[in-house]
Amino acid sequence: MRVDIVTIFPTFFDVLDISLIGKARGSGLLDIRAHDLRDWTHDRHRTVDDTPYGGGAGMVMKPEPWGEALDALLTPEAVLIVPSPAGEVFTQPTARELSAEAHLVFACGRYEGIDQRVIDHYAQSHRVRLISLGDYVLNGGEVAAMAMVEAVSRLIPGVVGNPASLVEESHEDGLLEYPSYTKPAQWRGEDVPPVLLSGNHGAIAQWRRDRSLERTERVRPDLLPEAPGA
Ligand SMILES: N#Cc1c(-c2ccc3ccn(Cc4cccnc4)c3c2)n[nH]c1N
Repeated sequence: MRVDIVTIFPTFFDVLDISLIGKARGSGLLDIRAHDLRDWTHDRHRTVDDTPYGGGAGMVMKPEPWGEALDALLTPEAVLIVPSPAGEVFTQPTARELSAEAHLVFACGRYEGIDQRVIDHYAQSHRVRLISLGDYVLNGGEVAAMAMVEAVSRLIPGVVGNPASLVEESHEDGLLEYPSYTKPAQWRGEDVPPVLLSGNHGAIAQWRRDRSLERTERVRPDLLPEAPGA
């Protein structure tokens, strides 16, 4: 998968050089590139923003640099992802959907956002998705893009060592994951649940399913299969 990220803070994504994603980039599984939007400006101050038409607080990102950047980076098959508080909320099903794509381009806005004409222009020729990380306000699209890149990348075969570990995670089967334990068997007077030491794989599977349902009912009843909209 190729991922291009356009931002005025390209060094924000240096963290993608480490850990599993860094290894996947090194092996060629992932081709992730961060680009400085200001490279597509032509004035002395490398201007990317201006005052909003209609007045109001803050600044809006100018369409010209975005047009030149996206013309240079978008391929016909690319999905243009615009992190936005006005977007669909990012979920694990969305991550799985995007992990099947060949090319993702993230347009990370700042200030009050990107001139709407940029989104409207590229929607005529590409799949464009406005996606929100959640119902809270961030200062720009970079944190959201980072979360989405990680959630999508880890679903690509070969990025995470043991693919079986992806199956039992929270949200993968629609429920929250069961609690996990490791050695020592007793820690500060607390024992590991005996069933996990029993070697009875059927009982262990049932215990884990029960804990997963119990945790989901308590913390996220909206995720339960019978919940409306689940
Ligand atoms: N994804 C996502 C987001 C964002 C987000 C994404 C991109 C931009 C570009 C600018 N801002 C600041 C801003 C703040 C308020 C109104 N309008 C703009 C962004 C916030 N906020 N919250 C999310 N879940």
